[in-house]
Amino acid sequence: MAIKFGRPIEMRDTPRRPTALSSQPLDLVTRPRRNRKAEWARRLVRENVLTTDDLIWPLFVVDGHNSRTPVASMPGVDRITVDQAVRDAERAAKLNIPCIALFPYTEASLRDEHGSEALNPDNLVCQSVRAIKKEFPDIGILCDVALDPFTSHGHDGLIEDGRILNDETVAVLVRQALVQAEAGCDIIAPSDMMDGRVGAIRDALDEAGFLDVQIMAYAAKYASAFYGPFRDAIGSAKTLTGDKRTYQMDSANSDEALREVELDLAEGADMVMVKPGMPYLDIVRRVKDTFAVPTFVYQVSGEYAMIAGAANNGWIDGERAMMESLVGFKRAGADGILTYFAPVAAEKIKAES
Ligand SMILES: NCC(=O)CCC(=O)O
Ligand SMILES: [Mg+2]
Repeated sequence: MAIKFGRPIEMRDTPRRPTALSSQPLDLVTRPRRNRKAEWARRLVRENVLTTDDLIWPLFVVDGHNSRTPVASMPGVDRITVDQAVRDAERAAKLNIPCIALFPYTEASLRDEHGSEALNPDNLVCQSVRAIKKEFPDIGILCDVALDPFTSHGHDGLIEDGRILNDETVAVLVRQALVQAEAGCDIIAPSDMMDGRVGAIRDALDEAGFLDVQIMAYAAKYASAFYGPFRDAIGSAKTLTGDKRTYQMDSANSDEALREVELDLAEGADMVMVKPGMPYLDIVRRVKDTFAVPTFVYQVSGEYAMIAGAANNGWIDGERAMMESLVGFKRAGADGILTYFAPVAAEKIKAES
């Protein structure tokens, strides 16, 4: 009996069961569909799995008490007061989400040219960190370092004659990072894209004794149209003058992302991030393959809005699109995802496990 690829030829030549649409079977040795024939078989060969451990949930905090105000351009996302942020932290803890991220909506009267409110040890972010840590000390808290929620012009740095100043901005960011670490923040996440800020912040944290405070660098942050709804959420959409292209990256570049990541790691970043997510999956993959360090991706507000908005219109299945987008980040090499879908995705994961 002749053997071809481990199978007796004769067996392949035996007559098949006739069907309505019967035809000669193709002489295929490999049929990839076999491994997809049933849910148990698909589960068995699945390469990437999203778990709640992969999620960081960003929250928008606003002054006031016991209130939640919907963000119009982000269906399902609210601006919440500090007491409600504590409730969401509880929800995160119950869902086994390891970490939340805090973003403030700063009252217009508190915004100024220098973003001074960023340095107020009692600002909304610091208040939230303290309130959450008091009730839920075991949840991780990530705080952005950048001036855009606090400046009257909506930029991440200080401006002089229309130019964003690098080194002067870094000096302020260092103070902002210290104020947040003092409040109890676990991960400092510089999102400003100034040069040299990671090293300066690391030095200052170490000197102040915050040796265990981690740095997650927004290392490859692109100048993107997908940040629009976030700017609504923190109230900087109307105030932003010009664009951020002198500090955020050009979306046409890829090698440059590797140089940015390399610098931030050399300066002491513990984790790096690529942002936005879906249009930059190639960058996530290159960063992960090149550096093999904890690599995060931010599924930003515009990506969220596209999926949530289309789903609300009945144009796509929102739940499936959400899960497909999230596992796509894992497939690209991400170790974790900052996503506004975090609680809903975690609920789904929990229900299915
Ligand atoms: N520094 C944090 C962001 O800029 C978030 C952007 C977004 O979600 O669109
Ligand atoms: Mg950089």
